[in-house]
Amino acid sequence: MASPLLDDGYTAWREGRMEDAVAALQSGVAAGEAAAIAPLFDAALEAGLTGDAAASVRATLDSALEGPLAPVLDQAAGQRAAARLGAVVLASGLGRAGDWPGAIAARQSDHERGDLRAGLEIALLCELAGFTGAALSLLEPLARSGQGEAIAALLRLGAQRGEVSEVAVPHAPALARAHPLGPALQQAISGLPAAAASAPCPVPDAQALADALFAREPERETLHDAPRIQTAPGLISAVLSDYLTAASVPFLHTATIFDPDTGEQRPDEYRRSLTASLPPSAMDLPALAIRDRMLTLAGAQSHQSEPLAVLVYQPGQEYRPHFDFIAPDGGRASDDLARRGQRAHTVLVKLNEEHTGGATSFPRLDVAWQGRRGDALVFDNLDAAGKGEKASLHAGLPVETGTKILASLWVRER
Ligand SMILES: O=C(O)CCC(=O)C(=O)O
Ligand SMILES: [Fe+2]
Repeated sequence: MASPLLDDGYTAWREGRMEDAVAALQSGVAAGEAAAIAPLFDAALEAGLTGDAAASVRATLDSALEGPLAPVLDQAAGQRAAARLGAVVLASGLGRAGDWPGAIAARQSDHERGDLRAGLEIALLCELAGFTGAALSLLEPLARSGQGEAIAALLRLGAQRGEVSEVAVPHAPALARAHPLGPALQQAISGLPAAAASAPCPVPDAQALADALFAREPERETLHDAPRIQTAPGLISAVLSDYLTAASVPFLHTATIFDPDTGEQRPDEYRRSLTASLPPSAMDLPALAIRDRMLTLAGAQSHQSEPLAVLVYQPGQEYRPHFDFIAPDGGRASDDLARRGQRAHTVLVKLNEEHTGGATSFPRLDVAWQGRRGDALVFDNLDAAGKGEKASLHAGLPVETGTKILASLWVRER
């Protein structure tokens, strides 16, 4: 049964009273309520907390995740949830600078203690950072033990290399039935030869892996100057594109728009797709690394981030021309604007390419972008004076055939 503090927290959150929501959830965690841990983290990030308020929430989360609440959270989630979330909190930058080396080191020791999920996270981070040999030698034992995400990653790597790890091949038919990308991956490797399992390869230490993940300033091509519209080819790898797609599936629902007349969200012809907004508390280090690369492209810090979203469009579905900046409404939207400022930038990453149509188009600028799997687009929604930029009007054009899958991140001024 939900505690009164948890109820108060959710009620305040629903009503847009973010300070009250954070305060109630924080009291809940302090009173030993494990179910308040994840919503506290999500609400603190949604409120864009900085300074003392962020540091105080962070201290509450740290002591809960390191203390007696951790096993309660694990039990409720049926997995080692506290360790995963602890690493995300560490890397998130809430209340303290994001500590990627510390978060990776924590997951490496979780893996050494037998947490296979932690091993998968390290393998995916290695792959994203370009340590493909290390990624393979971590993925193959996980795939042997039947871990679906490891098998999926090996199949994608195989499709790219033209030969597929013999460890993954026998699992492909089962994956095709059990994994959202299984059928596409099975098709992508069909006819390719099997490759012998890879020789063991040392895994970089936490500092080297963290450095490599964020070392490279993304290469950009400018499509338009003011407003700035830039592409960053290959911002994330194909393996991570697949991983984020699969991770979003449990959160997908029909997209809605905000109705200023009723103050409610509702489905509308204007925006037809499935959307998943990933609660930060449901993320893991690979998903957070994707988000942080997207933030880097926008030149932004983690507290400016809205939740990472994934959009899935079927044939005929589209996102008609719109602005991403928010219209003040004298109510909840205005409160939110006062707290976090405008949606200054938008970052999109193509997660697949098996479709026709569906380009992102800027009708007032004669700019359109299709992108390949892993490619990113960043654009500014504000003009030089910080006002909504009318030329940033943009649309996701109707998909003609296939499915379009896109990650989307809205980035605030502060
Ligand atoms: O689907 C697209 O191409 C555009 C998505 C978009 O405009 C958004 O996420 O704000
Ligand atoms: Fe948009």
